[in-house]
Parts: sequence; structure tokens; C-alpha cells
Amino acid sequence: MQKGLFITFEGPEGAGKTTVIAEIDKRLENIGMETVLTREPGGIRISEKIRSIILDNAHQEMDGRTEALLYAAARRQHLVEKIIPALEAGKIVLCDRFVDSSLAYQGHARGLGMDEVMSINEFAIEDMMPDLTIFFDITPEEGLSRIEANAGREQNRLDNETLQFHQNVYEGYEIVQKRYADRIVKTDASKPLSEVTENVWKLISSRLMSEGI
Ligand SMILES: Nc1ncnc2c1ncn2[C@@H]1O[C@H](COP(=O)(O)OP(=O)(O)OP(=O)(O)O)[C@@H](O)[C@H]1O
Ligand SMILES: Cc1cn([C@H]2C[C@H](O)[C@@H](COP(=O)(O)O)O2)c(=O)[nH]c1=O
Repeated sequence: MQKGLFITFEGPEGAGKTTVIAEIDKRLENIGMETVLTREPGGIRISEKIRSIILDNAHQEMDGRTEALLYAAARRQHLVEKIIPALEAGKIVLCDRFVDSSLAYQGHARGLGMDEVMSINEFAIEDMMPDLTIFFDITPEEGLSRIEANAGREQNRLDNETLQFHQNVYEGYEIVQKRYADRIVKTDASKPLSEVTENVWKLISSRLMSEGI
């Protein structure tokens, strides 16, 4: 039975998720919370291997359905091996991307259909959805310009999709937010880093208070 809290972070490329989550993780640990910081695709050995297959720039021939199935397979293993045990141990799981990414990227931007992509994910996750999702709201243009400016970050197969693809991802996220309005809260990710971090911290700490954690 789940006792912890499952929080996911979503948004376009370069929105600032990874940077902000690391700071949130530190703050939670400083107040004595047990956390697990993880990411999708990846987070554990098998899923990191699947990640490198999906994101390899050499794999241009990858079929859209194959891509969607690989994300779902990586998610399944990640869930059973890392996320569920952490939640059962009462920990707070902070996960950089989860099923909403599949809905926005594969379902909408790839054109596979959100319902179809949700159905393969239902097989993977059963009914394990996040308790809270924070959407980092930024235009694809601004997010992509941040990662282009970050010389240390290699651009992967998905980063290198067209601007139109990334605009479709953003449109996909707008649909996802309406569909799951009770779970997803939005933060303005175009603000300076310190401001985004404070806003995300307020969202998370008020949720912890309301859960009595
Ligand atoms: N609020 C911000 N203002 C300006 N730059 C930022 C801000 N937040 C993060 N950055 C910078 O933008 C770049 C992308 O940030 P980060 O890797 O955290 O984004 P991300 O959402 O995890 O991206 P992706 O999903 O594409 O991996 C980094 O160089 C980071 O330092
Ligand atoms: C989980 C998930 C991810 N994606 C995409 C989104 C990004 O382009 C990459 C992951 O790279 P990041 O630097 O770790 O953000 O994969 C996707 O298309 N579908 C998914 O389910």
C-alpha cells in the first residue's frame, strides 16, 4: 500500500525541471524528509539502457509506435523496481517526467493519439498515477534556446526534432493539463531560476502540509 508521495515534473525541453528538482530535493532532505530523485526514461539500469536506445541520434529510423512502447517499457521497470518500493517505504518520489510526457510527445506531437498511448501506458503502470504534477510552462523557443546555450549538454534525438514538433508537444501538454486539471499545477518557468524554485517549493510544501506530512 502506498504511503509516500509521488510528484512528477513536466514541460518542454530546457524548461528548468532538472535544475529546480535538484534544489527541491536538497530542501526536502534538509527538513528531514526521505526522498528519491529520479527521471524518465531511466532511473534504473534497464531503463537507462532503454533511454540510450530511444535517444540515440543514430536511431533516426525508429518507428513512432516502437518509441512509445520503449518509453512505456522503461516506465514499467522503473515503477516496479524503484518508484513503488520507495512509495511503500513512505518516501517522497521526485520524478523528472512520467506518463504525461508520453501523452504530449508520442500521443500528440507524434500523432499516435493520446487515448492509444494512454492505453499502452495503462498496461505498464496499472493505476499508478502521480499524486501531484508540476508543469514548467515555457515556450518551446525559449526552452530550446536555453539548451542550445548550454554547451555541456549533448542534444539527443528528441531535442533535435523540428520546432514544429516541439510546438506540438506544447499543444499536447495544454490538452493534458485540461484532462488532468485536478492533478497538474502550472508554474511560470520563464521567470529567473530563483523565482521558479521558490514557486515550486511553495507548491510542494503546501501539498505536504495538506497531506499532513
Ligand atoms: N529559470 C531559468 N532561467 C534561465 N536559465 C535556466 C532556468 N532554469 C534552468 N535554466 C538553464 O536552462 C538549461 C536547461 O535546464 P534544465 O536542464 O534544468 O531543463 P530541463 O527541463 O531538465 O530540460 P530537458 O527536459 O530538456 O532535459 C540549463 O542550462 C539551466 O541552467
Ligand atoms: C518520459 C518521456 C520522455 N520523452 C522525451 C522528452 C525528452 O525529449 C526526452 C528525455 O530527455 P530529458 O533530457 O531527460 O528530458 O524524452 C518522451 O518523448 N516521452 C516520454 O514518455
